Formats: sequence, structure tokens, C-alpha cells
Amino acid sequence: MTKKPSPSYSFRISLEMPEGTASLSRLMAALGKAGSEIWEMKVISQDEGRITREILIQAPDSDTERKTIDGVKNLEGFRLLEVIDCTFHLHRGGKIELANKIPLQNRQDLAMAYTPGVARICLVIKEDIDRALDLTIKKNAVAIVTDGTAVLGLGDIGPTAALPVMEGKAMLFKSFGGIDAFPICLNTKDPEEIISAVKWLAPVFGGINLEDISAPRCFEIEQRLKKELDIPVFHDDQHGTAVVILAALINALKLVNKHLEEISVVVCGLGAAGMASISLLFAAGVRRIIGCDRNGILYRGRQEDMNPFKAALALKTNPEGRKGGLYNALQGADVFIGLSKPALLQGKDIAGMARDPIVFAMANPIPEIMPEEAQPYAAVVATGRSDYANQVNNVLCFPGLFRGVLDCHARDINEAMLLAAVHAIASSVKAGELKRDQIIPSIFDATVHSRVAAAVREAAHNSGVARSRKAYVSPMKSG
Ligand SMILES: NC(=O)C1=CN([C@@H]2O[C@H](COP(=O)(O)OP(=O)(O)OC[C@H]3O[C@@H](n4cnc5c(N)ncnc54)[C@H](O)[C@@H]3O)[C@@H](O)[C@H]2O)C=CC1
Ligand SMILES: CC(=O)C(=O)O
Ligand SMILES: [Mg+2]
Repeated sequence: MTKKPSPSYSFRISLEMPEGTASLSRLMAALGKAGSEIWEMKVISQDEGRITREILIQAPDSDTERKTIDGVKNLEGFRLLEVIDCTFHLHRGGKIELANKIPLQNRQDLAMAYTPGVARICLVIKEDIDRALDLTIKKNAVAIVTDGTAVLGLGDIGPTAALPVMEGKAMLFKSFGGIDAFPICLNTKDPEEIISAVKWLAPVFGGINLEDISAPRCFEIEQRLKKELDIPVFHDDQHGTAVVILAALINALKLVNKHLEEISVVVCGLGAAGMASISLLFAAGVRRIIGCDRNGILYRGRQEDMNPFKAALALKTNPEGRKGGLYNALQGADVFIGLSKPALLQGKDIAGMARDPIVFAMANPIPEIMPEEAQPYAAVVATGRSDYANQVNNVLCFPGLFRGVLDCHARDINEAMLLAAVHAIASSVKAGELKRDQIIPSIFDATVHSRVAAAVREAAHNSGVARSRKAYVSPMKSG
């Protein structure tokens, strides 16, 4: 199957070549043969039968990118001047920076923003610590905390290699929630040390977003921090993912005319995302779920690769007591939810699912099955990626959710708030707009994040975890 070129493998080349359509055709043929696509082309200069062009190209993977560059280098009469990988270029020096909100132009400014004026603010906060929520960045700051042990589907790549992902999350917090989020990559895997580090950092932040910390350590870390801190703690890979999956599933089921209570669901991956998603699916009314991990189907009494969380889950899932691999689990299932590893499935593996199957292959960056391979067998297909329709990704949840939480100074994030976010996301696609390739709003939908924020705020007030009723003018771009 031909792979689709992706913006994540875009590169810009400058080359000098002979003028005329024959040379252009040779260039096109070389690109096509390698499997790349021209995205944009412009003429930089023209002189004595030679033309310098700048071309933006997209490839489906780095192998094709390399082959394309070699193909162009080998064209007779062509001279490759420069190659820039656009994704690497975009990351040079990092993707975010701190900026001052007020100018420092003279001694008056300095005397207020720094010493001596700042001391007045410090002393007010010393007397009443809650004033920090009004007089410091705490009001709008979230720590994105990772130890680098479960980064996307890349696994344990360490805290420094995790930093680009955390910077990316910080950008999403800012763009879609107006929130100042700081990447904190901790150089330890010890849960006690992670808990201590987050507690030491907590004075600066209005909320903690745990990210890409592997299971089962992440469950204890989150539970302990929720108990021991007075600011909201949220593990995005667990609950953000669960929220978006449930919202997408509610809408997908409308298309195939099935109901949560009657479907059977296979969740592949019993880590942070898989466990929390199963828990929210049960809370929403799903009755039949089979969990799978790298040891196959989870069943009562299984011995391999168990932990207390899986043991508890085995009592609630797989009522028929099925055994075997993912393929066995999928026979007759209505829904597949992949939260595991790339490329585990082929089209034929999902052919035995029930009528109009729904396939959410959400491993990042490469899903369990690519959409083009799943589509012939499934009624609805979604992935976590930005370069396909139906992006089921926790970015639809966490910016709006934290916006709502910070606005009302919530001290916790509870299930009522998660379900409020689910319904805000699901209802952002109107019934008449629901389509096979539009079950979930785009993350660029101008209203979805503010709808999530409003719903979460409301649920926080109703469930008694909001500390402030004050109207708040949100700095959200989209709202
Ligand atoms: N689209 C989205 O919004 C999100 C996607 N994800 C993706 O879900 C995946 C899992 O993330 P986490 O739960 O945070 O990681 P995790 O490390 O906590 O869990 C990974 C799970 O995958 C299972 N697994 C590994 N190899 C497997 C195999 N060959 N067959 C079946 N299961 C296998 C492991 O047993 C484990 O249960 C990652 O690819 C991640 O990118 C996670 C969060 C959000
Ligand atoms: C989207 C996300 O948080 C992940 O893949 O880990
Ligand atoms: Mg993540």
C-alpha cells in the first residue's frame, strides 16, 4: 500500500537546473519515483538558461526523504544547493519562550515590577497565600511534568528526549487555552522522587499536568499528588485521552446506529491511556469490554505481566473469559480502541469484527493500523494524528479543561468534570454535520475549547470543587 506524504516529513530544497519543461518533467518524475510530492515551488532566479528554484516537498517517511534527495542529486545537469528539513528547522532553539507582559523602560517601572515595590506584594502573599492566585503567574500557570518513560508510543526515551513533546504540549496549552505551561522533565524514575519534586514545585503553579509517565507508576503518582496537593492534578494520558475517546465514540455510534450499553469494545494497551479509558467507558454505560496488552487478552487468573490494577480490571472485563491474542479479542467486536504500539494490526485482522466496526487506532506517532488500511473494513476510523481526518487526541480536552479549572480555582478534577468535557466535545459536532470523517471537532474549531472550559467550570461549581465564582475574562484565543 502506498504511504501518504505527511507534513512531518517536509523538506525544502534549493536547486539550480536547466530551464524548460523537459527538465521540470525529469524533476517531477524523480520525485514521483521516490514517493514524494511537491507542495510548493517558486523561482528564485533565472540566468542564461539556468533557473534556481526553491521547492517544498513532502515525503511519507525519512527513508523516502533520503531517496528523494539522492534522486535529485543524480539528475544530470541539476545542482542541489541546500536541503532544509522543515520539522528540524521548526525545532531549532526550542518552540517556546518566556515574554514580559509589561515593559521595563524606566526606574518607575522597575521600582514597581521589582524592588522595592515587589516586596509589598510578597508580604501580602505571606499573610494570605491565596493572593498568589491573583498577584502572580500561579493564576494561569500549569506544570507539564514527565519522567520520559512513556513518551507518545516511543516508550522510555528519557527526560531530555521527551522535552520536544512537552514543549509541543506547552504550545497547545497556550494556543488553545491561553495557559502558560512549563515543560518540567525530571531526571528520575522513582515515584517517590517524582512526587517530592512536584510538591516542591507546586507553589508556582495553578495546576499540574502529568504527561507520558508509564503505567502502573503513573497511577500511584497521580493519586498521591491529588491527595497531597491543594491544586488540581491531572494525568493527561489517562483522563484527557479517555474524555476524547468517549466523545468520539458517542458520535461514531450515532452514525452506525448502535448504543453504548449494547456494544462490545476491545481496548488494546493496558497502560495509562488504556486503563483510564476503560474506566470512563464503564462510567458512561458500556458493559462489555475486553482488554489486551502485549501478553494478549486479559482474563481472570492470568499470571503474565500483571499488576494490582490489571488484576482488578480482570474482574470487570472479558465476561466470556476469552483467551488468546488481539485477533481473537476482535472477533465480533463493535469497537477497537488502540492505545498501545504502532502497526499491530492489518486490515484482515479487523475483518472479523461486527457490522459497521469502529476503529480508533490512537498510538502516536504511528497508529496500530493506518487509516487507509482500516477504511475498507471499518465504518469509522480515527487516529491521534493531525494529518488525517478524525483526530482523536487529548489536545481536544486538556487546554479547555485546564482553562475551566484555573478560571474557577478548582482544587480538584473529578469524574463529573470529565463527563462534562466529554459532552462539550461531542456536542460540538452538530447532528447534521456528523459524517464518517467528521465524528469529532477539529482542534482548530474556534469554539470547542471554550465550550469545554465552560462545561468544566459549571461541573466544578456543581460538584463543590470550585473555589471562586468570580467571572473571569479568559485570555483564550479561540473563545
Ligand atoms: N491519541 C491520543 O490522544 C493519545 C494516544 N496515546 C498513545 O497510546 C499509547 C499508549 O500510551 P500510554 O498508555 O501513555 O503508555 P503506557 O506505556 O502506559 O502503556 C502502553 C501499553 O501498551 C501495551 N503494549 C505494548 N506493546 C504491545 C503490543 N505489542 N500489543 C498490545 N499491547 C502492547 C503495554 O502492555 C502497555 O499496557 C501510545 O502510543 C500513546 O502515543 C496516549 C495518550 C493519548
Ligand atoms: C497525545 C499524547 O499525549 C500521547 O500520545 O502521549
Ligand atoms: Mg501523552
